[in-house]
Amino acid sequence: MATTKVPRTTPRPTDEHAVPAPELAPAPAPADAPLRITVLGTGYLGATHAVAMAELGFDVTGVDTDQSKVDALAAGKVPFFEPGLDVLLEKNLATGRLRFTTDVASAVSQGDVHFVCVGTPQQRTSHAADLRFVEAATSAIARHLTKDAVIVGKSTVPVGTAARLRELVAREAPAGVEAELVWNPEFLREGKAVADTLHPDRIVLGGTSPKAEAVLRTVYAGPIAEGTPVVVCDLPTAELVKVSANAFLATKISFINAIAGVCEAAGADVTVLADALGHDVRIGRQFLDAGLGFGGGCLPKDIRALMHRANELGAYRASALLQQVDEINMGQRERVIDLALAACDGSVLNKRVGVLGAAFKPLTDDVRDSPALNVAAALHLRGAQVTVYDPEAGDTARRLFPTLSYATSAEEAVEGADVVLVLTEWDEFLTADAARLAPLTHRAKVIDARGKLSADAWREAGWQFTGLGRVAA
Ligand SMILES: NC(=O)C1=CN([C@@H]2O[C@H](COP(=O)(O)OP(=O)(O)OC[C@H]3O[C@@H](n4cnc5c(N)ncnc54)[C@H](O)[C@@H]3O)[C@@H](O)[C@H]2O)C=CC1
Ligand SMILES: O=C(O)[C@H]1O[C@H](OP(=O)(O)OP(=O)(O)OC[C@H]2O[C@@H](n3ccc(=O)[nH]c3=O)[C@H](O)[C@@H]2O)[C@H](O)[C@@H](O)[C@@H]1O
Repeated sequence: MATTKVPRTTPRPTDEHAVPAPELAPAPAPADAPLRITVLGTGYLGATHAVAMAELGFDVTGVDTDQSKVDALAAGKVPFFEPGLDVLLEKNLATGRLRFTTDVASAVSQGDVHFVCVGTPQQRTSHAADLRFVEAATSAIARHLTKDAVIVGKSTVPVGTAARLRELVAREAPAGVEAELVWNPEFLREGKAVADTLHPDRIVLGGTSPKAEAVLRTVYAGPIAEGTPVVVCDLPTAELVKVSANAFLATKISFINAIAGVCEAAGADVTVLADALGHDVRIGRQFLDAGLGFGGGCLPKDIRALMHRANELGAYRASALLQQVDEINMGQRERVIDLALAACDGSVLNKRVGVLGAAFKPLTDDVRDSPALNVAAALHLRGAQVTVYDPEAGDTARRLFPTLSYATSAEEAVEGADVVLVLTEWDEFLTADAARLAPLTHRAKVIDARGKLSADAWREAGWQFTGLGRVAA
Protein backbone atom coordinates (compact mmCIF):
# COMPACT_ATOMS: atom_id res chain seq x y z
CA MET A 1 0.00 0.00 0.00
CA ALA A 2 1.20 3.48 -0.80
CA THR A 3 2.07 5.71 2.10
CA THR A 4 0.60 9.20 2.34
CA LYS A 5 2.85 11.89 0.96
CA VAL A 6 3.37 14.41 3.73
CA PRO A 7 3.58 17.96 2.37
CA ARG A 8 6.42 20.16 3.62
CA THR A 9 5.63 23.62 4.77
CA THR A 10 7.09 26.72 3.23
CA PRO A 11 7.20 29.19 6.08
CA ARG A 12 5.59 32.56 5.35
CA PRO A 13 8.13 35.38 5.08
CA THR A 14 6.92 36.75 8.44
CA ASP A 15 7.30 33.41 10.13
CA GLU A 16 10.79 34.08 11.43
CA HIS A 17 10.72 31.42 14.06
CA ALA A 18 9.17 28.54 12.19
CA VAL A 19 11.33 25.49 12.64
CA PRO A 20 11.98 23.77 9.32
CA ALA A 21 10.42 20.35 9.16
CA PRO A 22 12.90 17.57 9.87
CA GLU A 23 13.08 14.58 7.59
CA LEU A 24 9.67 13.18 8.17
CA ALA A 25 8.85 9.69 9.21
CA PRO A 26 6.13 8.19 7.04
CA ALA A 27 2.65 8.91 8.28
CA PRO A 28 1.07 5.83 9.83
CA ALA A 29 -2.11 5.74 7.75
CA PRO A 30 -2.03 4.77 4.10
CA ALA A 31 -3.81 7.08 1.66
CA ASP A 32 -6.71 4.72 1.16
CA ALA A 33 -7.34 4.40 4.92
CA PRO A 34 -7.62 7.92 6.29
CA LEU A 35 -6.59 8.61 9.85
CA ARG A 36 -9.28 7.90 12.40
CA ILE A 37 -9.66 10.83 14.70
CA THR A 38 -11.48 11.13 18.00
CA VAL A 39 -12.32 14.47 19.58
CA LEU A 40 -13.05 14.42 23.32
CA GLY A 41 -15.25 17.32 24.36
CA THR A 42 -17.69 18.65 21.77
CA GLY A 43 -18.31 22.17 23.10
CA TYR A 44 -17.45 25.38 21.21
CA LEU A 45 -13.94 24.17 20.43
CA GLY A 46 -14.44 20.41 20.09
CA ALA A 47 -17.61 20.45 17.96
CA THR A 48 -15.97 22.85 15.53
CA HIS A 49 -12.76 20.83 15.49
CA ALA A 50 -14.58 17.53 14.90
CA VAL A 51 -16.61 18.96 12.02
CA ALA A 52 -13.54 20.63 10.50
CA MET A 53 -11.50 17.41 10.70
CA ALA A 54 -14.29 15.56 8.86
CA GLU A 55 -14.39 18.38 6.31
CA LEU A 56 -10.66 17.83 5.77
CA GLY A 57 -11.47 14.22 4.87
CA PHE A 58 -10.80 12.30 8.08
CA ASP A 59 -12.97 9.75 9.81
CA VAL A 60 -14.05 11.50 13.02
CA THR A 61 -15.83 10.49 16.21
CA GLY A 62 -16.79 13.27 18.59
CA VAL A 63 -17.13 12.15 22.21
CA ASP A 64 -18.79 14.05 25.03
CA THR A 65 -20.08 13.13 28.47
CA ASP A 66 -23.14 15.33 27.88
CA GLN A 67 -25.76 13.09 26.26
CA SER A 68 -27.94 16.01 25.13
CA LYS A 69 -25.03 17.64 23.30
CA VAL A 70 -24.16 14.37 21.58
CA ASP A 71 -27.79 13.77 20.61
CA ALA A 72 -28.11 17.26 19.16
CA LEU A 73 -24.88 17.03 17.15
CA ALA A 74 -25.73 13.53 15.92
CA ALA A 75 -29.08 14.93 14.74
CA GLY A 76 -27.32 17.69 12.81
CA LYS A 77 -28.07 20.45 15.31
CA VAL A 78 -25.26 22.61 16.66
CA PRO A 79 -26.12 23.23 20.33
CA PHE A 80 -24.81 26.81 20.16
CA PHE A 81 -24.71 29.62 17.58
CA GLU A 82 -21.62 29.55 15.38
CA PRO A 83 -22.01 30.92 11.84
CA GLY A 84 -21.55 28.27 9.15
CA LEU A 85 -21.05 25.33 11.51
CA ASP A 86 -24.56 23.93 11.11
CA VAL A 87 -24.21 23.61 7.33
CA LEU A 88 -20.82 21.92 7.62
CA LEU A 89 -22.09 19.58 10.34
CA GLU A 90 -24.99 18.37 8.23
CA LYS A 91 -22.79 17.98 5.18
CA ASN A 92 -20.23 15.88 6.99
CA LEU A 93 -22.76 13.75 8.89
CA ALA A 94 -24.19 12.85 5.49
CA THR A 95 -20.82 11.56 4.27
CA GLY A 96 -20.73 8.99 7.07
CA ARG A 97 -17.27 10.24 8.08
CA LEU A 98 -18.55 12.00 11.19
CA ARG A 99 -20.41 10.68 14.23
CA PHE A 100 -20.95 11.59 17.87
CA THR A 101 -21.16 9.35 20.91
CA THR A 102 -20.83 9.18 24.68
CA ASP A 103 -19.13 5.79 24.35
CA VAL A 104 -15.52 6.77 24.91
CA ALA A 105 -14.24 3.20 25.05
CA SER A 106 -15.45 2.26 21.60
CA ALA A 107 -14.43 5.59 20.05
CA VAL A 108 -10.92 5.53 21.48
CA SER A 109 -10.28 1.88 20.70
CA GLN A 110 -10.68 2.63 16.98
CA GLY A 111 -8.81 5.93 16.79
CA ASP A 112 -5.28 6.83 15.67
CA VAL A 113 -5.27 10.45 16.85
CA HIS A 114 -7.17 11.65 19.92
CA PHE A 115 -7.80 15.36 20.46
CA VAL A 116 -8.50 16.60 23.97
CA CYS A 117 -10.90 19.58 23.66
CA VAL A 118 -12.61 19.58 27.06
CA GLY A 119 -13.12 22.68 29.20
CA THR A 120 -10.56 24.23 31.55
CA PRO A 121 -12.71 26.70 33.50
CA GLN A 122 -11.52 28.89 36.33
CA GLN A 123 -11.67 27.11 39.69
CA ARG A 124 -14.49 28.31 41.91
CA THR A 125 -12.20 29.19 44.79
CA SER A 126 -9.07 30.50 43.07
CA HIS A 127 -7.70 32.01 39.86
CA ALA A 128 -6.22 28.66 38.83
CA ALA A 129 -7.57 26.56 35.98
CA ASP A 130 -9.70 23.57 36.88
CA LEU A 131 -7.94 20.67 35.21
CA ARG A 132 -10.29 17.88 36.28
CA PHE A 133 -11.89 17.54 32.86
CA VAL A 134 -8.57 17.44 31.01
CA GLU A 135 -7.26 14.82 33.42
CA ALA A 136 -10.43 12.72 33.16
CA ALA A 137 -10.47 12.87 29.36
CA THR A 138 -6.77 12.04 29.03
CA SER A 139 -7.13 9.20 31.49
CA ALA A 140 -10.13 7.84 29.58
CA ILE A 141 -8.16 7.91 26.34
CA ALA A 142 -5.12 6.21 27.90
CA ARG A 143 -7.17 3.45 29.52
CA HIS A 144 -9.12 2.60 26.38
CA LEU A 145 -6.28 2.53 23.87
CA THR A 146 -5.98 -0.69 21.96
CA LYS A 147 -3.28 0.42 19.51
CA ASP A 148 -0.48 2.97 19.15
CA ALA A 149 -1.82 6.51 19.09
CA VAL A 150 -1.07 10.18 19.37
CA ILE A 151 -2.95 12.08 22.10
CA VAL A 152 -3.18 15.75 21.17
CA GLY A 153 -4.03 18.34 23.79
CA LYS A 154 -5.91 21.34 22.40
CA SER A 155 -7.51 22.67 25.58
CA THR A 156 -5.86 25.74 27.08
CA VAL A 157 -3.81 24.63 30.08
CA PRO A 158 -1.30 26.12 32.53
CA VAL A 159 2.33 25.51 31.63
CA GLY A 160 3.51 22.21 33.07
CA THR A 161 0.18 20.41 32.68
CA ALA A 162 1.17 18.41 29.60
CA ALA A 163 4.27 17.00 31.30
CA ARG A 164 2.09 15.72 34.15
CA LEU A 165 -0.43 14.29 31.69
CA ARG A 166 2.40 12.41 30.02
CA GLU A 167 3.10 10.68 33.32
CA LEU A 168 -0.60 9.88 33.65
CA VAL A 169 -0.64 8.34 30.17
CA ALA A 170 2.49 6.32 30.91
CA ARG A 171 0.82 4.95 34.06
CA GLU A 172 -2.56 4.19 32.55
CA ALA A 173 -2.03 3.10 28.93
CA PRO A 174 -2.10 -0.67 28.45
CA ALA A 175 1.28 -2.39 28.24
CA GLY A 176 2.58 -2.75 24.70
CA VAL A 177 0.68 0.29 23.40
CA GLU A 178 2.77 3.28 22.37
CA ALA A 179 0.93 6.49 23.24
CA GLU A 180 2.56 9.85 22.66
CA LEU A 181 1.05 12.98 24.24
CA VAL A 182 1.71 16.29 22.49
CA TRP A 183 0.24 19.80 22.72
CA ASN A 184 -1.35 21.63 19.81
CA PRO A 185 -3.10 24.71 21.23
CA GLU A 186 -6.07 26.24 19.48
CA PHE A 187 -6.43 29.90 18.55
CA LEU A 188 -9.92 30.01 17.00
CA ARG A 189 -12.29 32.87 17.74
CA GLU A 190 -15.96 32.27 18.40
CA GLY A 191 -18.04 33.68 15.59
CA LYS A 192 -15.24 32.88 13.14
CA ALA A 193 -14.51 29.40 14.41
CA VAL A 194 -15.05 27.51 11.16
CA ALA A 195 -12.73 29.67 9.06
CA ASP A 196 -10.17 29.87 11.87
CA THR A 197 -10.08 26.07 12.14
CA LEU A 198 -9.89 25.35 8.43
CA HIS A 199 -7.48 28.23 7.77
CA PRO A 200 -5.52 28.86 10.97
CA ASP A 201 -2.88 31.59 11.03
CA ARG A 202 -0.38 29.28 12.67
CA ILE A 203 -0.10 25.69 13.86
CA VAL A 204 1.87 25.09 17.04
CA LEU A 205 3.12 21.56 17.66
CA GLY A 206 4.55 21.05 21.14
CA GLY A 207 6.65 18.11 22.27
CA THR A 208 6.28 16.03 19.12
CA SER A 209 8.60 13.19 18.18
CA PRO A 210 9.32 13.05 14.42
CA LYS A 211 6.62 10.36 14.17
CA ALA A 212 3.96 12.40 15.97
CA GLU A 213 4.93 15.49 14.01
CA ALA A 214 4.41 13.55 10.79
CA VAL A 215 0.97 12.43 11.96
CA LEU A 216 -0.04 16.01 12.77
CA ARG A 217 1.35 17.30 9.49
CA THR A 218 -0.95 14.75 7.84
CA VAL A 219 -3.89 15.96 9.89
CA TYR A 220 -3.14 19.59 8.96
CA ALA A 221 -1.95 18.90 5.41
CA GLY A 222 -4.68 21.15 3.98
CA PRO A 223 -3.85 24.31 5.95
CA ILE A 224 -0.11 23.61 5.65
CA ALA A 225 -0.44 23.40 1.88
CA GLU A 226 -2.06 26.86 1.99
CA GLY A 227 1.10 28.19 3.62
CA THR A 228 0.09 28.18 7.29
CA PRO A 229 3.30 28.42 9.31
CA VAL A 230 4.09 25.48 11.58
CA VAL A 231 5.95 26.20 14.80
CA VAL A 232 7.49 23.10 16.31
CA CYS A 233 8.54 23.52 19.92
CA ASP A 234 8.70 21.83 23.31
CA LEU A 235 5.67 21.18 25.51
CA PRO A 236 5.99 24.17 27.88
CA THR A 237 6.52 26.60 25.01
CA ALA A 238 3.40 25.33 23.24
CA GLU A 239 1.32 25.66 26.41
CA LEU A 240 2.66 29.17 27.02
CA VAL A 241 2.21 30.39 23.42
CA LYS A 242 -1.51 29.93 23.83
CA VAL A 243 -1.99 31.75 27.12
CA SER A 244 0.50 34.46 26.14
CA ALA A 245 -1.49 35.15 22.96
CA ASN A 246 -4.68 35.61 24.97
CA ALA A 247 -2.82 37.65 27.61
CA PHE A 248 -1.44 39.94 24.91
CA LEU A 249 -4.88 40.48 23.37
CA ALA A 250 -6.31 41.22 26.82
CA THR A 251 -3.46 43.63 27.54
CA LYS A 252 -4.08 45.47 24.29
CA ILE A 253 -7.76 45.91 25.17
CA SER A 254 -6.99 47.13 28.69
CA PHE A 255 -4.35 49.48 27.33
CA ILE A 256 -6.83 51.20 25.04
CA ASN A 257 -9.43 51.28 27.82
CA ALA A 258 -6.93 52.97 30.14
CA ILE A 259 -6.18 55.50 27.39
CA ALA A 260 -9.94 55.97 26.91
CA GLY A 261 -10.02 57.25 30.49
CA VAL A 262 -7.33 59.80 29.61
CA CYS A 263 -9.29 60.77 26.49
CA GLU A 264 -12.42 61.42 28.54
CA ALA A 265 -10.50 63.55 31.03
CA ALA A 266 -8.75 65.50 28.26
CA GLY A 267 -11.66 65.86 25.85
CA ALA A 268 -10.11 63.61 23.19
CA ASP A 269 -11.81 60.85 21.16
CA VAL A 270 -10.44 57.34 21.68
CA THR A 271 -12.04 55.97 18.51
CA VAL A 272 -10.12 58.44 16.34
CA LEU A 273 -7.00 57.89 18.43
CA ALA A 274 -7.25 54.10 17.97
CA ASP A 275 -7.56 54.50 14.20
CA ALA A 276 -4.49 56.72 14.18
CA LEU A 277 -2.51 54.28 16.34
CA GLY A 278 -3.58 51.41 14.13
CA HIS A 279 -1.93 52.89 11.06
CA ASP A 280 1.39 51.99 12.65
CA VAL A 281 1.89 48.42 11.49
CA ARG A 282 3.89 47.69 14.62
CA ILE A 283 0.76 48.42 16.66
CA GLY A 284 -2.10 47.40 14.33
CA ARG A 285 -5.75 48.46 14.66
CA GLN A 286 -7.17 45.15 15.88
CA PHE A 287 -8.10 44.81 19.56
CA LEU A 288 -7.98 48.56 20.05
CA ASP A 289 -11.74 49.00 20.43
CA ALA A 290 -12.25 50.74 23.75
CA GLY A 291 -15.44 50.07 25.66
CA LEU A 292 -16.95 47.56 28.00
CA GLY A 293 -13.88 45.34 27.88
CA PHE A 294 -13.26 41.68 27.30
CA GLY A 295 -15.33 38.76 28.52
CA GLY A 296 -16.18 35.29 27.30
CA GLY A 297 -15.13 31.78 28.17
CA CYS A 298 -11.44 32.37 27.53
CA LEU A 299 -9.66 35.74 27.90
CA PRO A 300 -10.72 36.41 31.52
CA LYS A 301 -10.08 32.90 32.82
CA ASP A 302 -6.88 32.49 30.82
CA ILE A 303 -5.23 35.65 32.14
CA ARG A 304 -6.20 34.68 35.68
CA ALA A 305 -4.82 31.17 35.26
CA LEU A 306 -1.60 32.66 33.88
CA MET A 307 -1.43 35.09 36.81
CA HIS A 308 -1.79 32.18 39.19
CA ARG A 309 0.78 30.02 37.40
CA ALA A 310 3.27 32.88 37.03
CA ASN A 311 3.04 33.43 40.80
CA GLU A 312 3.62 29.73 41.45
CA LEU A 313 6.70 29.92 39.24
CA GLY A 314 7.97 33.09 40.95
CA ALA A 315 7.46 35.22 37.80
CA TYR A 316 5.81 37.98 39.80
CA ARG A 317 6.11 40.76 37.22
CA ALA A 318 3.98 38.94 34.67
CA SER A 319 1.45 38.29 37.37
CA ALA A 320 1.39 41.95 38.45
CA LEU A 321 0.99 43.12 34.86
CA LEU A 322 -1.97 40.81 34.30
CA GLN A 323 -3.53 41.85 37.59
CA GLN A 324 -3.61 45.42 36.23
CA VAL A 325 -5.07 44.21 32.94
CA ASP A 326 -7.83 42.40 34.83
CA GLU A 327 -8.54 45.37 37.11
CA ILE A 328 -8.78 47.83 34.22
CA ASN A 329 -11.07 45.42 32.43
CA MET A 330 -13.44 44.88 35.34
CA GLY A 331 -13.40 48.64 35.97
CA GLN A 332 -14.97 49.21 32.55
CA ARG A 333 -18.09 47.37 33.70
CA GLU A 334 -18.27 49.67 36.75
CA ARG A 335 -17.76 52.67 34.49
CA VAL A 336 -20.75 51.76 32.32
CA ILE A 337 -22.90 51.15 35.40
CA ASP A 338 -21.89 54.62 36.68
CA LEU A 339 -22.77 56.20 33.32
CA ALA A 340 -26.19 54.53 33.44
CA LEU A 341 -26.73 55.81 36.97
CA ALA A 342 -25.70 59.31 35.91
CA ALA A 343 -28.08 59.18 32.94
CA CYS A 344 -30.87 58.42 35.42
CA ASP A 345 -29.95 61.30 37.72
CA GLY A 346 -28.05 59.12 40.20
CA SER A 347 -30.46 56.21 40.72
CA VAL A 348 -31.93 53.55 38.48
CA LEU A 349 -34.50 52.48 41.08
CA ASN A 350 -37.74 51.84 39.19
CA LYS A 351 -36.21 53.28 36.02
CA ARG A 352 -36.48 51.37 32.76
CA VAL A 353 -33.20 50.33 31.20
CA GLY A 354 -33.12 48.96 27.67
CA VAL A 355 -30.11 46.74 27.06
CA LEU A 356 -29.05 45.93 23.52
CA GLY A 357 -26.73 42.92 23.58
CA ALA A 358 -26.18 40.02 25.98
CA ALA A 359 -23.47 37.94 24.31
CA PHE A 360 -19.83 38.66 25.25
CA LYS A 361 -19.32 39.75 21.63
CA PRO A 362 -21.29 39.64 18.37
CA LEU A 363 -21.77 36.50 16.25
CA THR A 364 -22.05 34.18 19.22
CA ASP A 365 -24.68 33.17 21.76
CA ASP A 366 -21.98 32.63 24.39
CA VAL A 367 -22.70 34.54 27.60
CA ARG A 368 -19.88 33.10 29.72
CA ASP A 369 -18.48 36.03 31.72
CA SER A 370 -20.36 38.41 29.45
CA PRO A 371 -19.70 42.04 30.40
CA ALA A 372 -23.09 42.93 28.88
CA LEU A 373 -25.03 40.59 31.13
CA ASN A 374 -22.96 41.62 34.15
CA VAL A 375 -23.92 45.24 33.63
CA ALA A 376 -27.57 44.35 33.00
CA ALA A 377 -27.69 42.23 36.17
CA ALA A 378 -25.94 44.91 38.25
CA LEU A 379 -28.50 47.54 37.20
CA HIS A 380 -31.31 45.08 37.93
CA LEU A 381 -29.84 44.62 41.43
CA ARG A 382 -29.98 48.41 41.88
CA GLY A 383 -33.71 48.31 41.29
CA ALA A 384 -33.94 49.02 37.55
CA GLN A 385 -36.44 47.30 35.29
CA VAL A 386 -34.00 45.89 32.76
CA THR A 387 -35.13 44.57 29.39
CA VAL A 388 -32.47 42.80 27.35
CA TYR A 389 -32.48 42.05 23.64
CA ASP A 390 -29.83 40.02 21.82
CA PRO A 391 -30.29 38.62 18.30
CA GLU A 392 -28.87 35.20 19.27
CA ALA A 393 -28.07 35.02 22.98
CA GLY A 394 -31.54 35.53 24.46
CA ASP A 395 -31.96 31.88 25.44
CA THR A 396 -28.46 31.38 26.88
CA ALA A 397 -28.79 34.67 28.76
CA ARG A 398 -32.19 33.74 30.19
CA ARG A 399 -30.77 30.45 31.48
CA LEU A 400 -28.04 32.33 33.37
CA PHE A 401 -30.08 35.36 34.51
CA PRO A 402 -33.74 34.30 34.54
CA THR A 403 -34.78 37.33 36.59
CA LEU A 404 -34.04 39.85 33.81
CA SER A 405 -36.74 40.60 31.22
CA TYR A 406 -36.04 39.61 27.65
CA ALA A 407 -37.38 41.24 24.50
CA THR A 408 -37.59 39.80 21.02
CA SER A 409 -36.56 42.99 19.23
CA ALA A 410 -34.56 46.17 19.80
CA GLU A 411 -37.80 48.16 19.53
CA GLU A 412 -39.38 46.17 22.36
CA ALA A 413 -36.24 46.52 24.53
CA VAL A 414 -36.07 50.31 24.26
CA GLU A 415 -39.80 50.88 24.76
CA GLY A 416 -40.37 53.34 27.62
CA ALA A 417 -36.66 53.28 28.51
CA ASP A 418 -35.08 56.00 30.62
CA VAL A 419 -31.73 54.97 29.20
CA VAL A 420 -30.61 52.58 26.46
CA LEU A 421 -27.28 50.73 26.71
CA VAL A 422 -25.58 49.24 23.65
CA LEU A 423 -23.43 46.54 25.25
CA THR A 424 -22.68 44.17 22.34
CA GLU A 425 -21.93 45.58 18.91
CA TRP A 426 -24.19 43.42 16.76
CA ASP A 427 -24.56 44.85 13.23
CA GLU A 428 -28.28 45.07 13.85
CA PHE A 429 -27.64 47.76 16.48
CA LEU A 430 -25.01 49.62 14.49
CA THR A 431 -27.35 49.93 11.53
CA ALA A 432 -30.51 50.56 13.58
CA ASP A 433 -32.66 53.53 12.59
CA ALA A 434 -31.95 55.83 15.54
CA ALA A 435 -34.73 58.21 14.51
CA ARG A 436 -37.31 55.39 14.64
CA LEU A 437 -36.13 54.15 18.06
CA ALA A 438 -36.00 57.57 19.78
CA PRO A 439 -39.78 58.15 20.07
CA LEU A 440 -40.27 54.68 21.55
CA THR A 441 -38.26 55.60 24.65
CA HIS A 442 -39.26 57.62 27.68
CA ARG A 443 -36.00 59.56 27.48
CA ALA A 444 -33.84 59.17 24.38
CA LYS A 445 -30.51 58.67 26.12
CA VAL A 446 -28.04 56.14 24.75
CA ILE A 447 -24.76 54.87 26.16
CA ASP A 448 -22.60 53.30 23.48
CA ALA A 449 -20.40 50.94 25.51
CA ARG A 450 -18.68 49.47 22.44
CA GLY A 451 -17.61 52.62 20.62
CA LYS A 452 -19.23 51.55 17.37
CA LEU A 453 -22.26 53.81 16.97
CA SER A 454 -22.10 57.01 14.97
CA ALA A 455 -22.36 59.68 17.66
CA ASP A 456 -23.35 62.30 15.06
CA ALA A 457 -26.13 60.18 13.55
CA TRP A 458 -27.65 59.33 16.95
CA ARG A 459 -27.44 62.93 18.13
CA GLU A 460 -29.05 64.15 14.92
CA ALA A 461 -31.85 61.63 15.54
CA GLY A 462 -32.54 63.29 18.87
CA TRP A 463 -30.57 61.12 21.26
CA GLN A 464 -28.42 62.28 24.14
CA PHE A 465 -25.32 60.26 23.27
CA THR A 466 -22.59 59.11 25.66
CA GLY A 467 -19.61 57.02 24.59
CA LEU A 468 -16.63 55.72 26.54
CA GLY A 469 -13.51 57.72 25.83
CA ARG A 470 -15.43 60.06 23.56
CA VAL A 471 -16.15 63.74 23.67
CA ALA A 472 -19.28 64.59 25.62
CA ALA A 473 -22.04 66.42 23.74
N1 LIG B 1 -14.33 28.46 22.97
C1 LIG B 1 -13.30 28.84 22.25
O1 LIG B 1 -13.42 29.70 21.37
C2 LIG B 1 -11.94 28.27 22.47
C3 LIG B 1 -11.67 27.46 23.55
N2 LIG B 1 -10.39 27.03 23.79
C4 LIG B 1 -10.13 26.15 24.92
O2 LIG B 1 -10.74 24.90 24.62
C5 LIG B 1 -11.22 24.28 25.79
C6 LIG B 1 -12.70 23.98 25.62
O3 LIG B 1 -13.39 25.20 25.54
P1 LIG B 1 -14.92 25.26 25.06
O4 LIG B 1 -15.14 24.38 23.89
O5 LIG B 1 -15.25 26.69 24.95
O6 LIG B 1 -15.65 24.62 26.35
P2 LIG B 1 -17.12 24.01 26.44
O7 LIG B 1 -17.50 24.07 27.87
O8 LIG B 1 -18.00 24.62 25.41
O9 LIG B 1 -16.92 22.49 26.02
C7 LIG B 1 -16.28 21.54 26.79
C8 LIG B 1 -16.97 20.20 26.56
O10 LIG B 1 -16.21 19.15 27.17
C9 LIG B 1 -17.13 18.17 27.65
N3 LIG B 1 -16.46 17.27 28.60
C10 LIG B 1 -16.11 17.51 29.89
N4 LIG B 1 -15.47 16.44 30.39
C11 LIG B 1 -15.40 15.51 29.40
C12 LIG B 1 -14.83 14.22 29.30
N5 LIG B 1 -14.19 13.64 30.32
N6 LIG B 1 -14.95 13.56 28.13
C13 LIG B 1 -15.59 14.12 27.08
N7 LIG B 1 -16.14 15.36 27.11
C14 LIG B 1 -16.04 16.03 28.25
C15 LIG B 1 -18.26 19.01 28.23
O11 LIG B 1 -19.45 18.26 28.40
C16 LIG B 1 -18.37 20.11 27.18
O12 LIG B 1 -19.29 19.77 26.16
C17 LIG B 1 -10.87 25.24 26.93
O13 LIG B 1 -9.64 24.89 27.47
C18 LIG B 1 -10.77 26.58 26.23
O14 LIG B 1 -9.95 27.48 26.94
C19 LIG B 1 -9.36 27.34 22.96
C20 LIG B 1 -9.56 28.14 21.86
C21 LIG B 1 -10.87 28.66 21.53
O1 LIG C 1 -8.75 31.04 23.73
C1 LIG C 1 -9.82 31.30 23.22
O2 LIG C 1 -10.87 30.75 23.49
C2 LIG C 1 -9.92 32.38 22.19
O3 LIG C 1 -10.07 33.63 22.89
C3 LIG C 1 -10.23 34.75 22.05
O4 LIG C 1 -11.36 34.60 21.20
P1 LIG C 1 -12.86 34.89 21.70
O5 LIG C 1 -12.96 34.65 23.16
O6 LIG C 1 -13.74 34.13 20.78
O7 LIG C 1 -13.16 36.43 21.47
P2 LIG C 1 -12.32 37.72 21.00
O8 LIG C 1 -12.71 38.05 19.62
O9 LIG C 1 -10.89 37.59 21.31
O10 LIG C 1 -12.96 38.81 21.97
C4 LIG C 1 -12.77 38.69 23.37
C5 LIG C 1 -13.42 39.82 24.10
O11 LIG C 1 -12.68 41.02 23.88
C6 LIG C 1 -13.55 42.07 23.55
N1 LIG C 1 -12.83 43.02 22.67
C7 LIG C 1 -12.23 42.58 21.55
C8 LIG C 1 -11.54 43.47 20.74
C9 LIG C 1 -11.45 44.81 21.10
O12 LIG C 1 -10.84 45.66 20.41
N2 LIG C 1 -12.06 45.23 22.23
C10 LIG C 1 -12.75 44.36 23.04
O13 LIG C 1 -13.28 44.78 24.09
C11 LIG C 1 -14.73 41.40 22.87
O14 LIG C 1 -15.88 42.20 22.93
C12 LIG C 1 -14.85 40.14 23.69
O15 LIG C 1 -15.61 40.38 24.85
C13 LIG C 1 -9.01 34.87 21.13
O16 LIG C 1 -9.20 35.95 20.23
C14 LIG C 1 -8.81 33.58 20.34
O17 LIG C 1 -7.63 33.66 19.54
C15 LIG C 1 -8.69 32.42 21.34
O18 LIG C 1 -8.54 31.18 20.66
